[in-house]
Amino acid sequence: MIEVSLCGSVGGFALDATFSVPAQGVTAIWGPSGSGKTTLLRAIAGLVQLNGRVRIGDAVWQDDARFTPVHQRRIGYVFQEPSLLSHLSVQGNLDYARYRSDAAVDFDKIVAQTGIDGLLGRGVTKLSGGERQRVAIARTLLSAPDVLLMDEPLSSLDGDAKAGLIPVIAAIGKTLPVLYVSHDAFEIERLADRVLRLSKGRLIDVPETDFATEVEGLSEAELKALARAALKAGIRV
Ligand SMILES: Nc1ncnc2c1ncn2[C@@H]1O[C@H](COP(=O)(O)OP(=O)(O)OP(=O)(O)O)[C@@H](O)[C@H]1O
Repeated sequence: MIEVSLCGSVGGFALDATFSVPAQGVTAIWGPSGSGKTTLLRAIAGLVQLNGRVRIGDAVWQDDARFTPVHQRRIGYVFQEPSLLSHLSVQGNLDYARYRSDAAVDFDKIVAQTGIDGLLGRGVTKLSGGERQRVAIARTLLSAPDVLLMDEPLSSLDGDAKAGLIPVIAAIGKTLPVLYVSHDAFEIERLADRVLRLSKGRLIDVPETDFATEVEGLSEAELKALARAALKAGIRV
């Protein structure tokens, strides 16, 4: 299981989030802008220190007695904008990540899984946004993380690139737990095995029948997509 119970304030923003989900599949963290999605991921990573407990499978990263620093947490972190080393090729970027890690990983399998076999010799400045994000995902998988934290990884990509990456992320979720931050209802419907809904720094649980009245500013299609994602997971968002 992944167990998170975090409470505290970051720059005046109060976060209070407790959840427990299986350590497998894609867990979406959904909420409007400013609801605290990134802050929650950063706190799970240990990039900001809040009070509470974080357990990923057998590894307790944080509780009342300990706080494991970020560099000792086996985390993969994928951001909206991948930051690759621009003077290196794709292979060079992956080698750099590989040699810095002590993890025993199957390089060829990760390259195939992320669909970058044909890109290894290319300079990263010559890649499309979707290709760059694939390389960023491959790079983070090379560190053999216990959990993959993804913060709006598709939001700067066009439709085709998004559509190409969704099955890649879904497949990763079959072997590695993924915490997936997004405000895009359609992405979540395609990807999520379960959905956590964040509002003003708190996880909220409202009946699915209240969904349409609870969330303002979303189109009917977005609301329906989220409701379907919630129903698919058998939980309420
Ligand atoms: N270091 C900080 N200092 C001051 N305020 C912060 C800091 N980090 C986050 N905040 C504030 O906390 C709130 C939550 O921010 P956060 O980025 O977690 O939200 P979000 O749901 O990820 O938003 P978005 O979807 O727009 O990325 C915002 O009001 C933000 O301004």
